[in-house]
Amino acid sequence: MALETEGSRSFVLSSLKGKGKKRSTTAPAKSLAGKTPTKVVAKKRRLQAEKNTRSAVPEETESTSDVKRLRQDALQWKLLSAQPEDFGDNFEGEISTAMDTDDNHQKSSRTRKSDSMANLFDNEGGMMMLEEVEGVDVMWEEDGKGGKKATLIEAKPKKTKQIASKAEPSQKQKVDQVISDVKPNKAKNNKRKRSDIENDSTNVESVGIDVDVAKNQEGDEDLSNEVESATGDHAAAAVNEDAEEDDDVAPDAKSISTFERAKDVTFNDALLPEWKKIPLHPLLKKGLHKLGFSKPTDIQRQTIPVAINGLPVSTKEETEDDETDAEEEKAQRKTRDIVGVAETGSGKTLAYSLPILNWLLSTDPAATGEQERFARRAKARRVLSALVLCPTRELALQVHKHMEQIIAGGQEEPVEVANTADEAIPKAKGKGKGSSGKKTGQQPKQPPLVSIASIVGGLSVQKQKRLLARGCDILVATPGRLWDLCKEDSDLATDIKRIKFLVIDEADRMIETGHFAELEEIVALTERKKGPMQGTNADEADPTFKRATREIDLTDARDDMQTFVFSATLSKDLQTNLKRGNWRGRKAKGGKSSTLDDLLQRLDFRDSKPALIDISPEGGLVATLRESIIECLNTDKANILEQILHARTESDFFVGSIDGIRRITPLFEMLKVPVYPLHSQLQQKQRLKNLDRFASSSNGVLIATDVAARGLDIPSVDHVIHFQLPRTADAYIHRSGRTARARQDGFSLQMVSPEERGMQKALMKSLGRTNELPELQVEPGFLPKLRERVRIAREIEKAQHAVKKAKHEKSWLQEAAEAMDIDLDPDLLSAEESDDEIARSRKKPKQRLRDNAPRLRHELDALLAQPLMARGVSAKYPTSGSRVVINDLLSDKNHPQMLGASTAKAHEVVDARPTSKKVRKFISKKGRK
Ligand SMILES: Nc1ncnc2c1ncn2[C@@H]1O[C@H](COP(=O)(O)OP(=O)(O)OP(=O)(O)O)[C@@H](O)[C@H]1O
Repeated sequence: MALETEGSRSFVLSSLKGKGKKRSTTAPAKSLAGKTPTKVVAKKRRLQAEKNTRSAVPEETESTSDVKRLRQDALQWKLLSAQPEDFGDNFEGEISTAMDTDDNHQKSSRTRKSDSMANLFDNEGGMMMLEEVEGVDVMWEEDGKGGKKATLIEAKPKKTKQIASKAEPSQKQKVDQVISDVKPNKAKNNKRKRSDIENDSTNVESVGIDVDVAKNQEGDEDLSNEVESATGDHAAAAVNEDAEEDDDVAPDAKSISTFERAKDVTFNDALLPEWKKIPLHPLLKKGLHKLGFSKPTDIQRQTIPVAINGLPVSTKEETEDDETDAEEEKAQRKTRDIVGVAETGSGKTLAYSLPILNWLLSTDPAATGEQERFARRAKARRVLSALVLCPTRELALQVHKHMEQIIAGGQEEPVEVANTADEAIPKAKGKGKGSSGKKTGQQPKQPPLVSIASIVGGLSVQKQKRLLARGCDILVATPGRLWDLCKEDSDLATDIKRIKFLVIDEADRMIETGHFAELEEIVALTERKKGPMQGTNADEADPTFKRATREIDLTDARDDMQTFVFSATLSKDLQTNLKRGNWRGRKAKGGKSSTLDDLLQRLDFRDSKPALIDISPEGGLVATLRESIIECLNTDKANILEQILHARTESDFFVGSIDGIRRITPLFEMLKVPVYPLHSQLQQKQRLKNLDRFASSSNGVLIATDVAARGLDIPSVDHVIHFQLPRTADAYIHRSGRTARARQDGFSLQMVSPEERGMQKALMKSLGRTNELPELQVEPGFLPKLRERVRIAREIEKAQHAVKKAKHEKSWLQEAAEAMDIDLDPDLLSAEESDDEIARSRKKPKQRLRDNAPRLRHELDALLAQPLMARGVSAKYPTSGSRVVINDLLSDKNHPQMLGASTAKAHEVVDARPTSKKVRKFISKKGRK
């Protein structure tokens, strides 16, 4: 049975069925059973009484509102008057409700409270919302189809509530207060979602009624307060959940801290002499050794000691007096905040991760005031120590994986990195299920030494909530999803307030549109108490805000928190300010401050002068990167690209727009180039899958927007091709940084059409370039053949598109006809397939195109099967023709698919013809002088 409603939130019963699960029915069943209402709604009286309320809802007409109300009443009547036997033993059922955005209406409805289950009508004769009924709470969760499911649960006895309301506010409530009070104007949504009761309800018996809500609305203050007082603590739920999952965990393992478990690990420094002076836990050194990282990169060498000890590594040779020096140094030691700037692919991830991991492994919680952490951990609930914020989901997952790899490498036994990775994280090669923490069999599993979780958009919220409820040491997240969860989960907010490490990776990207608001909110949680907030937000002008922030007790934020801000591109102005130590409250020239300045002002650095470690190269690009340019018509870009792609090994190639990717991907698929698209409109799982496939293919091509420009580390990428030019120098640096990583060679190619020439010049200027880039030589002899292949591929693509469209239209027509219960003229559906002469003559050009598709495909296959031959080259007589290829063939240098082209690397081609015509002219003039 399904009753539909529209307008304000109302409950509609869709089905009531026993599901056979064992659920307790005792208390709620009794209460529901014993309180069957005895009178029918006094509709007239109620409607009269509600007229005033409805007048506050301008868009809604009187009649639609009435219908909704009646339906809602019907549902509640049905539900609340039902006897347990109506539901079967298990008392389970499903209710679906339609929601609208009419908050006012909802609230007005909720203000009509009733004191008992028996009284299902308010004093005005109106029916109450289900949530208003005493003794029953509702918990909500997403059903994965855009709807919401909820379960009715018995609320705690009233006595508990009264005690709770009189007692001191809990830490959790305080943090809720923090979130809502820091930004009163944004506080509306800061109430906990009902779904969280799932984790809270360890001492609450569920009556197991599932409620399906299309489009849930938040913001029910009364309800969330009730929920808060009626339910238990997240930690308790987490313990239970962990207990379930960790059935086979070694009994002692849970009560032993990471410190205890890792303290006996030893490492022979002689194996990694270059790391000797860097004070890292032996387990991490083992991990580095295992990964083959024989020496620290520059940013690691300079950052890690400062982050750990507050002091850079001494460069002088060790002497006898060193012991005294070491004592002095020890006295000066102080952990530092760090702003790190270093080129792309230079190992920044480990530069901030190793100090965090080191702290987790080396800090004895019992000896250093970390007892609470230790105590809570002993109950299997990890307490968050570090938060790493990244701009993209892929990057967050990659950082997570990178940290796990180091820890895994440092453990002697096959490593358990249990219960932290979402299933969508691409698994490290060679690791089986065991590495992702799933049960592998007989051995009792150890809890992970360091527990890392990632919270990113596009993946299951429920799973992420479970991970959070279980607790973790390090959380790697994108700000949007994290803030969404923070708003619902005050424990998470509390955890974030107490973190020891805050990392903002790709800081300049993080403050761009779409991230800053959430980032700011999250960062605000880590601020220490300092009286009225000193931010630059317009809220400051609001006296209520001022009062609220003054009252907030922020003492929980740690005094020794360390903040790490990293990127390959941070504005020089900002760096200068940081060097001077006067970035706070300081506006840039002209009184304007950049968003990055704003962010740094909002970060509550514990250091009066954070350590600025800037080792970025002049111009921002890596020394091992070779750059080149191809000037060509827009229409020739695809042809030339095909030539390049056939000659290359593995490439990233960047297209500015999603539309562009959508056009190009099928074209190259047709040309049998293994392409993998990546853009924000793909489903997250598809994005990760494509990335994984690209990473594991030996000659794949990633076609991406700038969503892949930052941070992604796929070691074997040889080329980056800018099919459309990036708009900013920073974007160019980051895009190009997907190659030439970790001191490897790499090649970046700009494809520039005449229309883009001006933009290209501006780009080079902002990179501080004075010389033109060398041109990549393209063999023009291949172009006619390539053009033909691309032309046919385009035709097929058009034809396929037409077929898809027609199919879609046809099924739409059929569906519409079915919905309206009408018969379609069969001719209408079959005309296109008909062989009939007249029908054929009616066929449009598109149809002809479709008919041609098989022939075109055949033609293209034939062309692709033949090697490309440059004009003037003869395959039959390789010693003849204007291009003699016999030498190349003999020396095995000829490209297997392109006769007349050698297999030289892109940069070798550039080196062979190092400069553009202009530059060559200039050089030859200079030479003549
Ligand atoms: N000490 C080291 N020795 C060798 N390789 C290393 C070392 N440290 C890190 N790497 C490797 O270098 C690569 C690049 O590291 P990472 O992704 O941290 O660079 P990044 O500086 O963060 O780059 P981006 O600015 O593009 O985000 C990774 O594959 C990483 O495993």
